[in-house]
Amino acid sequence: MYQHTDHPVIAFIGGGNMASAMVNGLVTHGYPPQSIIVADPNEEQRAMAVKRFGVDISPTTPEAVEQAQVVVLAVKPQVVERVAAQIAVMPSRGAKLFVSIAAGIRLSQLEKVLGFGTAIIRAMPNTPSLIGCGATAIFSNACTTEEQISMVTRMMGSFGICVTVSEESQLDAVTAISGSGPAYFFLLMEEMIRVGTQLGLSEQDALKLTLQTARGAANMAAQGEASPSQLRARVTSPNGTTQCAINSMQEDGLAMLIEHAVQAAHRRAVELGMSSDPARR
Ligand SMILES: NC(=O)C1=CN([C@@H]2O[C@H](COP(=O)(O)OP(=O)(O)OC[C@H]3O[C@@H](n4cnc5c(N)ncnc54)[C@H](OP(=O)(O)O)[C@@H]3O)[C@@H](O)[C@H]2O)C=CC1
Ligand SMILES: O=C(O)[C@@H]1CCC=N1
Repeated sequence: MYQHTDHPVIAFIGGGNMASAMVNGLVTHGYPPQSIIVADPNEEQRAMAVKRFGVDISPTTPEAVEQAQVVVLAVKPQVVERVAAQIAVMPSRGAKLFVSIAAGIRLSQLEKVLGFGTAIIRAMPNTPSLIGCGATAIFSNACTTEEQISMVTRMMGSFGICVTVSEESQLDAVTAISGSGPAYFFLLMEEMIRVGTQLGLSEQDALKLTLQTARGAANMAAQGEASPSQLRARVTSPNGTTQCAINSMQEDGLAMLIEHAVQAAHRRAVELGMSSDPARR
């Protein structure tokens, strides 16, 4: 739950997948929808924000920013500097706190556009925020006050966990682990369902059994009574079925596969922060 009586007006610039997850997380966990504005050029996205969350909407960025104390930049990394430039010319922008969730885009790049002296927090959330199971990491610039950091920590913490990393570069690792991470687990589920049906299960049963297994494994690991590796050992009977599967995964190079995948995401986060990235030109 969002534990505070103070509800600053938050403008989400960009009302896509991640903003929707955060807005739903906030509203479900006690943030008043009337203190949230979503600005998106896409009429469908705006209509959905009203229908699903009951929040205010705005077709234009300046209109939304004008009314807000906190501005969440929730557009693609490729357009975030353009959006920031639109805000930079607004006389009222100095008093506001900016939160950027754009993967890879550095504080220095945002400061250059919004103005040195602007309070900016970079946050890397993930989509399970939608159901109160989000994992967010933040890092703030020197102009941000302790009060602003604790307010954003409370907001992000209302729909999951929120940690503060000690160096900005760690946000690229966070992006590769928890920002992109839900997709890795979804892919694993997709493959287990596919093979389950190949082995003769109905698609419905394969889906149900896979999802409940994922939930059970995640919940057991989250309890923290034993490490993931200890929990795995408890499933793995000597010379049994699990051992055969684990051996097969190890022989096929699962560890390397994961390492390469996470490193690829990390590399892409670093690239997104480079102005030479072709997608940003
Ligand atoms: N999705 C995820 O799991 C996560 C995403 N992020 C970050 O969140 C940001 C948004 O990602 P995501 O939600 O997936 O992307 P989406 O494409 O779903 O959402 C972005 C939204 O912004 C809109 N938009 C484009 N230009 C503007 C503009 N000038 N002003 C206002 N809105 C605009 C887009 O409209 P249109 O489609 O019409 O262009 C779209 O609706 C990215 O920077 C990403 O790195 C961070 C963590 C996790
Ligand atoms: O795929 C992406 O670039 C974004 C950032 C983390 C999750 N989604």
